Amino acid sequence: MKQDMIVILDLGSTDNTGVARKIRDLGVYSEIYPHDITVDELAALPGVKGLILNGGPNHMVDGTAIDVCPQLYRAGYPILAVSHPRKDGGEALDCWPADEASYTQLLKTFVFDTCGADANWNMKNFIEDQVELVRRQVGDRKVLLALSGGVDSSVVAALLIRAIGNQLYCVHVNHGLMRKDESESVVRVFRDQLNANLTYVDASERFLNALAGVSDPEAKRKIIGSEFIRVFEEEARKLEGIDFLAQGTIYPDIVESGTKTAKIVKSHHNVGGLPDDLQFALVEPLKQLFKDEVRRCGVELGLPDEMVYRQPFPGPGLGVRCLGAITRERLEAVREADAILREEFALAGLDHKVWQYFTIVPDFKSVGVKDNARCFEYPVIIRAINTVDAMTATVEPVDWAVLGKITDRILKEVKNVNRVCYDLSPKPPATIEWE
Ligand SMILES: Nc1ncnc2c1ncn2[C@@H]1O[C@H](COP(=O)(O)OP(=O)(O)OP(=O)(O)O)[C@@H](O)[C@H]1O
Repeated sequence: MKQDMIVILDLGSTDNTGVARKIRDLGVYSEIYPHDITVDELAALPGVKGLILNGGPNHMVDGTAIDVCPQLYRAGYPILAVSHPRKDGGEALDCWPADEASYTQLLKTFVFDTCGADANWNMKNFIEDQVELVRRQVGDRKVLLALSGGVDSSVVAALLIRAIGNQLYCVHVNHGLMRKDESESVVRVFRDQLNANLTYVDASERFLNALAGVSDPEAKRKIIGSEFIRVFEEEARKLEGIDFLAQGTIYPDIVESGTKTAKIVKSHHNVGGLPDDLQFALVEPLKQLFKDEVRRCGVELGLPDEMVYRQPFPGPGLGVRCLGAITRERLEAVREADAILREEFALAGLDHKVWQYFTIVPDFKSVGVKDNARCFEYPVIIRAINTVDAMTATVEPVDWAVLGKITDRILKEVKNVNRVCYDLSPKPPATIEWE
């Protein structure tokens, strides 16, 4: 369908994505582009109704103040300039209004009255469009997807199942470091409910053997990463005639590694490093969406809430929460304790309030007493934090009674554990994960 768009040009603002999200919340699509986009490039973008020149502290590049190309001022688009003096002498605002209501009103007036944009950006239309685009791109060929059960790959899977059904081949690798019931739920949702072509690979033994005796955190991560690629590659080779690889790339992945004044926040790390003869064309149907939009898309596609709203989970899984050299005994303890923590947080209504919460089992024991006898067992550490951007984090002040109940259950139900601790350290100086 025809979709109107407001283009934000990055002239050094630190919050281009904030403006884009706000415009999308008004129901109008918005994207961010580098300041030096040419008139021809702009004309090639579909449905552009207006431009925002979004200035700010990063407006100096190599000692020179940046500006848009002069022809852009005469290209006929309505322009809103903020914190950026217009070189055509037009009016510019010094800054965005500080209060929320005036900020929203300013955007509304520009987007709807000045630009005449229609509010046609919503998940129903997005899904319809993507289904059509994917069908056009893929035709009757086959697409491969590494399906972790995380939000992004799950939503990609659901969207592609709707678009191309059994031409999608999903591979889920259980590396033995999943949370309790996680791999089972991937099978339940995708194979049983959505009838997906799903290859489930139980590679637990293989991963645990490769990790045996390895205590250095970086070495552990490397082994998990490279073993994953090896397993995925083996499965990909068994499937004949695949032409495309689907990926859960989302908009922040593109913006963060893209514009000219923004610092690169992280390099994108979706499945990479596949051998040359296994290079596929990419299908990336979510690359326009912010994370909250990905979740809304998942809900619209009928995925269960636990999958769509699940908290962030590190790629190497429980492997980095079972500290030092992983043993089956401690891995089991961290998995069971984590399941109890999640259950109790949900009961206490903390699951939608706290950004991330999990357990850690270190590789040392302490003395305790059980059944009137001395025992020498592991502690479980609970961590519950809040953050906006994962760069800094604060600790959730969990109610004492809730912590008491969780402690009680862990001590009763989890084997080889005789102590429970709560981690009170913010980031910095601590990091969110322990290794
Ligand atoms: N156990 C797994 N089985 C299959 N694919 C996996 C697995 N773990 C990771 N992947 C693939 O690698 C991608 C990147 O994994 P990463 O752990 O960085 O998650 P992510 O970027 O948060 O994405 P997601 O939300 O889909 O997990 C995933 O999107 C998925 O395609």
